[in-house]
Amino acid sequence: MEASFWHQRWERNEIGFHEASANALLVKHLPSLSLAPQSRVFIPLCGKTLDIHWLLNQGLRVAGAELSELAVTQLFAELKLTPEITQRGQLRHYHAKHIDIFVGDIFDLTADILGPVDAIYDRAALVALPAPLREKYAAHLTAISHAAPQLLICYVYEQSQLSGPPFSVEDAEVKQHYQSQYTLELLECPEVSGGFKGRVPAQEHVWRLSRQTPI
Ligand SMILES: C[S@@+](CC[C@H](N)C(=O)[O-])C[C@H]1O[C@@H](n2cnc3c(N)ncnc32)[C@H](O)[C@@H]1O
Repeated sequence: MEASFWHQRWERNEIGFHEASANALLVKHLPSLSLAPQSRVFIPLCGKTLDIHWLLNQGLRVAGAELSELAVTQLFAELKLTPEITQRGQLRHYHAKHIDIFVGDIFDLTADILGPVDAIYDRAALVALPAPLREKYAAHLTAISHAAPQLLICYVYEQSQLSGPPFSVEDAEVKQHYQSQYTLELLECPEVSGGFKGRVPAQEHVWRLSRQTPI
């Protein structure tokens, strides 16, 4: 997907991926990461998700990466926060108490600029990327977060029935991207109610990725 694809989606407000409340699977499964209060959760490709509001309300800190400055402007307005904005390399850093959003291409985000993170929450991020980019994304995410534990939500459906995004990311592919760095557990696979476009059956696959314990 070219950057222009996503910029156009935000400019036209074609943001069907944006949910009207915090994601139910996040709310259900975040406790399984056993995060301490004030832990910092990184949300790659964050849009203006209400999951950010929910995480802040849990007493957690949030870092995010998002291509669209329009999305990030809307996010801060909806949070009723006034950000300090600075340039960090290729990225613009929006900062307010307990929140840092890096605006630009996630591949320009470095571990140094991101800072330490305690966990990653990936919803509609890995699945937003076409296959050739997903391997690069997974390796980059692992590198800049130093393999922070991760809650990952994928869609699985018959890819020949629909063109993404969101793309179908099968279990074997998740293992291929992450099993060298993480212990993977598939927590649950609920059906997407009504399927995609009302006709293509789909499931969400919820993964917990934990740091591998040394043998
Ligand atoms: C499907 S949306 C998901 C947004 C959010 N995770 C949610 O659940 O609402 C994918 C988002 O990734 C952003 N995006 C796409 N490619 C990106 C990139 N290379 N770097 C940073 N953000 C990107 C898009 O602008 C879009 O807001």
